[in-house]
Amino acid sequence: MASSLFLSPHKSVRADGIFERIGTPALGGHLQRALAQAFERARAAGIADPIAIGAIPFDIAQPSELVVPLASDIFERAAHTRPGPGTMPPILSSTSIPGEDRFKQGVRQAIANFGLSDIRKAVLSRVLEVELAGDADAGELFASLAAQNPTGYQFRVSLADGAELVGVSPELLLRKEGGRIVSNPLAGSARRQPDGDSDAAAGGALLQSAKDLREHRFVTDEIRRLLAPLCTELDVPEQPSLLSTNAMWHLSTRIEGTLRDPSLTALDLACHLHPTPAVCGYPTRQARKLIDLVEPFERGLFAGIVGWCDAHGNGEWAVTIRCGRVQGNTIRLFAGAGIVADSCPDAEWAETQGKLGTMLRALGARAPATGEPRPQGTTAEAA
Ligand SMILES: C=C(O[C@H]1C=CC=C(C(=O)O)[C@@H]1O)C(=O)O
Repeated sequence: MASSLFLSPHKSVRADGIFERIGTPALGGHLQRALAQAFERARAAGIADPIAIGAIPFDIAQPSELVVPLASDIFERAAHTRPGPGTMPPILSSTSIPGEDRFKQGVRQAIANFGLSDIRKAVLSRVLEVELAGDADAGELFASLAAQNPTGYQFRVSLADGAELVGVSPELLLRKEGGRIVSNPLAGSARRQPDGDSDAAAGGALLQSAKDLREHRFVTDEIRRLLAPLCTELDVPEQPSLLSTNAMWHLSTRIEGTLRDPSLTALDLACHLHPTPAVCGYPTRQARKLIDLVEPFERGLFAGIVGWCDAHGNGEWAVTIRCGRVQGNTIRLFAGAGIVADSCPDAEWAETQGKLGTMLRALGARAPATGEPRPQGTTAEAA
């Protein structure tokens, strides 16, 4: 029986079986209509309180990957019984698309574009295609990730083509419960360090970094601009705070508000915000064009949104980062970095290396300081 999981510090959801798959793209509000009709059919079929769970791609013109499950359970994450993490098959090879030189060239290209256009920030990403010696077990990978990253938003979503999306996102795009909303954007990053003092210093330096504060500000300003007209009150702290994952420090701002119209759904609001400058750039439309020009691959579900919602409009959607698409013996990992005028190509490459560390560690590899993981196999670089 196909199952999906979304674990959160707020409410966690387990879904079993598929009543209906919904592939309607989110563009233009069609998804919300398709979902409302699917909830009706589910109720008519005897599912008392239907939910939808799954992922929506970065490009909302592409098909969504949501399901209305046959059964679902909402529970406290602390009550989740985790199977102990097992061992993953060894890594045979990993290939970065684009490779290091081409990625850095893309960063330079983006910076050159800033001088010729209105674009002030663009998030450039890359794929790491990992080949394992045997088929990957998404359940085992999820268990390792959850054990190594007890905080954040852990997800495992079964996809229409049989692949699974597995990851642990530190970033909340939007939660809605009743008339209250919370968003917790992240932007601006530094790698965690192995010893306590240098780790604290790395976090402290991030909090003072003018380049990272600027990179962060694009995101909070845009979220404020989009949410303020919809809220009777919206609290956006002036200064970001620090949030840590097992691999990274991030600048983080927790935004809370009360909706003017509580009938707006979590999905309406998440689609209204997506893609934020944390995964796309600023201004959104122009940054999107630059990404299409520079990135040599389709993002697919990466940098989209992942989560769940119920038929009352409540729900929680995280940003789909620190994740991989698992199919057979290959896992496609993704990582991006926000580029602004004073970004340094070497540092942005290193940042994507650090972010990939979360998934690589769960796969049993060690992510070295700046190079690709070289655990048991070979590493290739796509041009
Ligand atoms: C795009 C990613 O991270 C985003 C979230 C946190 C910090 C980010 C940054 O500093 O660039 C990115 O905006 C990713 O992890 O692939």
